[in-house]
Amino acid sequence: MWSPGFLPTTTDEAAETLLDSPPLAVFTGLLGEPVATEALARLAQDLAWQRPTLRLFGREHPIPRHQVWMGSPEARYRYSGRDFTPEAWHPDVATIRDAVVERLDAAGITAHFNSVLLNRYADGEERMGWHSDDEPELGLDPLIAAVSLGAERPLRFRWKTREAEAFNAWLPHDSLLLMGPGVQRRLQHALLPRRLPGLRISLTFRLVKAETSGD
Ligand SMILES: O=C(O)CCC(=O)C(=O)O
Ligand SMILES: [Fe+2]
Repeated sequence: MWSPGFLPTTTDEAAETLLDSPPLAVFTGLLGEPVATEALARLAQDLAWQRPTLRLFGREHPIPRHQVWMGSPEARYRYSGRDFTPEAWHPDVATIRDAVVERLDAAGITAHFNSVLLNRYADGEERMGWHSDDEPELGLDPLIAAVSLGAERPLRFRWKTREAEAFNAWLPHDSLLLMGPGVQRRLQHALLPRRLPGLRISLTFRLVKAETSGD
């Protein structure tokens, strides 16, 4: 399905490769307009956005953004020691998921997703700290596709071994960031606070393996 050193095919003119190995690439113009802007407005309005708290040194802290888990019923997920059942697919999210699968397919990449974490950042102060998407439910070396709508912000990457410099992946409105096999094992990413205005919603599509999702 994926060969080492794979690049999205050069026939996709709106793809930019950030890393060959592990594969990291940005595709632009995923949905087109007005679909992308309408989806941003509807998702911001319609979804049951939550601000769960994380326990840190014995104190509860609300996360610095809002989020929603969505997906198929079998895609149960553990996150920060808690068990989540995903919300049912919103029609816009299903449309975006299908557009991602189609775009990747056109680049020669077969992908399947049964869940998505949506994050809503009201402005540049809202953020996500350093992490890898390496939960056991995702299996070894998952393929994760992150769609960005709204304000453009950089997703910062750093190597776990510090073998090379940290770098930014700038994610414009209506773009798709492909994090291929090895990205979660070898790098971390963070959406750092920036003095940038504007609402941004990201959708990170994942495949949760049912057989390992229980306790
Ligand atoms: O908002 C982003 O682009 C990052 C989201 C992310 O890292 C995640 O959902 O795991
Ligand atoms: Fe992530």
